[in-house]
Amino acid sequence: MKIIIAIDGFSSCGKSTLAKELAEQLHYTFIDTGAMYRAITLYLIRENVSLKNVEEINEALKNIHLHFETHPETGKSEIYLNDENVSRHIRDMIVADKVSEVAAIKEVRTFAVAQQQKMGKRKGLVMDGRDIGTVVFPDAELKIFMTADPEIRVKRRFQEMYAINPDITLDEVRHNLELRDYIDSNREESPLRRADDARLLDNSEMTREAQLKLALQWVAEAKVANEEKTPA
Ligand SMILES: Nc1ncnc2c1ncn2[C@@H]1O[C@H](COP(=O)(O)OP(=O)(O)O)[C@@H](O)[C@H]1O
Ligand SMILES: Nc1ccn([C@@H]2O[C@H](COP(=O)(O)OP(=O)(O)O)[C@@H](O)[C@H]2O)c(=O)n1
Repeated sequence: MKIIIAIDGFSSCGKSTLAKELAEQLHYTFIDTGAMYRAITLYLIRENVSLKNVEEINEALKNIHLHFETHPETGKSEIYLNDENVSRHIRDMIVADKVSEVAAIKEVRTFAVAQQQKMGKRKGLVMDGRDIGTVVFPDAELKIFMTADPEIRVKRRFQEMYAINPDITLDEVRHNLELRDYIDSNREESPLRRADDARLLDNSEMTREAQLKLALQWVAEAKVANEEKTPA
């Protein structure tokens, strides 16, 4: 029996890493909803759309088509914005600097959430983001809320970005993470918060292997609980 796994949490704590590994192990589909908000942000930046003008935003959204493809060689899930692979561009600091402002806009969330919910029509899905367990799939069979010590998260993200851009500084990364966590947690529309029934995973001192093992145990428990609720 297949389930929906919702993973939410703060920036750079390892949500996508865990979601990807779970999807691989379980042969589920993995959807990184942060990549969707980043791709929308990239489009709005490129088209010089004013974030204060709702009409302009609505017009822009009509021209945004997003889809994911799995790279045949690396097996990585890549995001396409109007048929352009933007998986690398969306990780640039210029996008990271604006994405939380964009993701706080109601029209943008309605647009993204509708697509995410469509993807969940068939179960067997691991989705990570900020509002998956609270808004997108409030009935998900397993919800995980991830967190880690802020300074550990800064170092993890810094290492990742430094490998691509050696000009980046620890302070820049720290500032971006702090600001995004603040905006994401305090916005009016679907703020980041732990769903009441989400399991808490603090991976500050946990290896990737350990977090995967624990999450797989939770998956097994969630399947049993769900089978008990809906007997054949
Ligand atoms: N348990 C862990 N221990 C150390 N590093 C981790 C762990 N989990 C993930 N990472 C690393 O932390 C960084 C951020 O992970 P990512 O999955 O992109 O986070 P998020 O999706 O929450 O932003 C990546 O470089 C990833 O390899
Ligand atoms: N479900 C989601 C996913 C992301 N987001 C927004 O998109 C931004 C980028 O998400 P991300 O998952 O790529 O961010 P990181 O945790 O990887 O840094 C977040 O800071 C949020 O502002 C959101 O609002 N809702």
